[in-house]
Amino acid sequence: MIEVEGLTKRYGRHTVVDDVTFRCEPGTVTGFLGPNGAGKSTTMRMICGLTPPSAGRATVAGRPYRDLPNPGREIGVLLDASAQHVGRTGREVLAVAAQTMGVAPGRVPDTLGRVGLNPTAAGRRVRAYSLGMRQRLGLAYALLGDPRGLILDEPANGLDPEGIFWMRGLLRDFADRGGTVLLSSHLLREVEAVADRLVVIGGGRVVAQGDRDDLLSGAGTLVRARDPDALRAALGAAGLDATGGTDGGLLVAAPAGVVGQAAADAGVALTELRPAGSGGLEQIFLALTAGTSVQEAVR
Ligand SMILES: Nc1ncnc2c1ncn2[C@@H]1O[C@H](COP(=O)(O)OP(=O)(O)OP(=O)(O)O)[C@@H](O)[C@H]1O
Repeated sequence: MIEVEGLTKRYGRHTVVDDVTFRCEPGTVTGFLGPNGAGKSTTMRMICGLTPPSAGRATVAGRPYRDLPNPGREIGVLLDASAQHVGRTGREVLAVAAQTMGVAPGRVPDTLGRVGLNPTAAGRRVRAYSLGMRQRLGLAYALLGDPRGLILDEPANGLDPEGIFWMRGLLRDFADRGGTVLLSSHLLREVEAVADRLVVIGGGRVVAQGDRDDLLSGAGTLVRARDPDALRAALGAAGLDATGGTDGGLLVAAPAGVVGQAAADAGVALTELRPAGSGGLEQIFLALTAGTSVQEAVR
């Protein structure tokens, strides 16, 4: 439902999103995970047509976002909860959005209730909202058009633990009814609890992606060669998906024997070959976040 292919963004000589490819399927929650500055927001903005890509493409329901006739009915987007009109009440924000999207005004109170904003809160101006309340309002905005997909950038920011638990339930339920969810976070534990699939990004590049359980159980092999390009080519030729860590090692979703054979067949000398073991993803994520708030990242 959401397809991203070779998406790249350069600002001057700085490549902030580098050849990012992934898909989000109906009925699943995809966690888009990476430390601060990894390129998550830029990728999401490109998917939503807010930032033009330098290369690659992104589609929602088979079309570029900007070509969707009424995007709010197809995909709900929450990119920046602080960008709401602060002079309006929550109810007014949604009423205006309902009009724009051609949604029956009767959906406004229902949607506000769905995100836990009671009539008193809905009657207050957004200026007086906490960040958590703004996130709830942003989520209401995203849900208002009864879309089949959601794109949410760090939606848990500002929510208290109870709010985070509530939001997980809402997103899980949305996906279980056939919806497609892409949500970003810089906290592994936060997305791990709700996502079926993970796409991990660091320094603008996808460093791991796949089913959450596979990634977290480390069902895969860590492999390293003196010539990483030759190793990549060898694995590619054998039809094996490899994602790169920051230190030149590769994580491959196949048993060590298969990986070693692929390298041997191509005459590539390995310097390391071992099962990723438990915590394979955690190790990758720790390597990515090294130097930043490591404790927080895997909390
Ligand atoms: N308009 C811009 N001009 C130049 N550089 C930019 C611009 N927008 C983003 N960047 C840079 O792109 C990189 C990726 O930023 P991005 O906001 O996409 O990361 P992120 O993963 O969403 O991080 P965070 O969790 O902190 O929001 C950062 O180094 C940022 O400084």
